[in-house]
Amino acid sequence: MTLLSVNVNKIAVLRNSRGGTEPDILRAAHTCIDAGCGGITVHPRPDQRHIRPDDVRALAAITRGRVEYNIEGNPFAGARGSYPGLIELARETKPTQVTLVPDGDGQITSDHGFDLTRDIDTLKPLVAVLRDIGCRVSLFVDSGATGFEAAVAIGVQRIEIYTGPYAQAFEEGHVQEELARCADTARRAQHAGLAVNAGHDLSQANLGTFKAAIPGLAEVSIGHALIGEALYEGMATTVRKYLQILR
Ligand SMILES: CC(=O)[C@@H](O)[C@H](O)COP(=O)(O)O
Ligand SMILES: NCC(=O)COP(=O)(O)O
Repeated sequence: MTLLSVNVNKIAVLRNSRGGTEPDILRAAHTCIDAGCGGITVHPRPDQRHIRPDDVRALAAITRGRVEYNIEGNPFAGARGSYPGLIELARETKPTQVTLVPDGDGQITSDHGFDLTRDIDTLKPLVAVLRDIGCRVSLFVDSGATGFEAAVAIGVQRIEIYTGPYAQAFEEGHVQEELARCADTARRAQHAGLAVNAGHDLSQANLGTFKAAIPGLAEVSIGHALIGEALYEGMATTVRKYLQILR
C-alpha cells in the first residue's frame, strides 16, 4: 500500500493568520495519525509563513515511534536570520525522511524539481550529512528527470515526483501525456534502485488515476487539497477517504 503522509502546512497558515495557537497543529496531526495516515509532512520555509522551527520540533516528538516524519525544503534556504535551516532542523529532530526541494526563499509554493545532471555535485555533501544523521533522503524532481544512477551513487534513496503539472493536466482533461511521463520517470527511477514518492496538488479527484499508473508508488504527501476537503467533511473522514483510494 502507498503510504499517505499528511502535509500540515496549511493548518499553520490558518493559525498564523491570527497569531495565536488555534487551529492546533499537534491536535490536527494527532487526528490524522489516529485516522490511520502513515506519516506527517512539513515544509518549513525561511519566511516562516506557516511551519515554524518549534512546530518541526513538536511534530517530531509526537510522530516518533508512531508514523513517519518527512521534512521537506531547500537545504540552502535561510542561511541567514532566525530560520535555523533544514539541515540543522534535521540534525535536531531526526525525521524519517528529508525531501530536498530546490525552492527560492520567496517562492509561494514549490514549482520545480532538481536537475540531477546539473545539481548532483552540490547535493552530494548534503546527502552525506543527512544519511549520517540517519535520515532517508529523497529528491524532488520533475517528471522526465534523468540522472537517477548518479543520485543512487551519492546515497539518495528516493525521488519525489512533482505532480503539479499532472494535477493541472487532470483538471484540464488531457492527462494521458503527463501521466505517461510520470509513469516512465517512476519506472526509470525504480530501475536505478530508487523508491518513488509523489506530491503536489494531489487530491481525492486525481489521486486514484495517478496511483493506478505508478506501480510500487511508495508514498504520497498531500496537504493543500486534503486540508481544504477536511473543512467540509472533517479531518479524520477525509484522511480515511484518501486511505481508501490508496488501498
Ligand atoms: C514540495 C512540495 O510540493 C510541497 O511541499 C509543497 O510545496 C507544499 O509547500 P507549501 O505548503 O509551502 O506550498
Ligand atoms: N510534497 C508535497 C506535499 O507535501 C504537499 O503538497 P500539496 O498537497 O500541499 O500541494
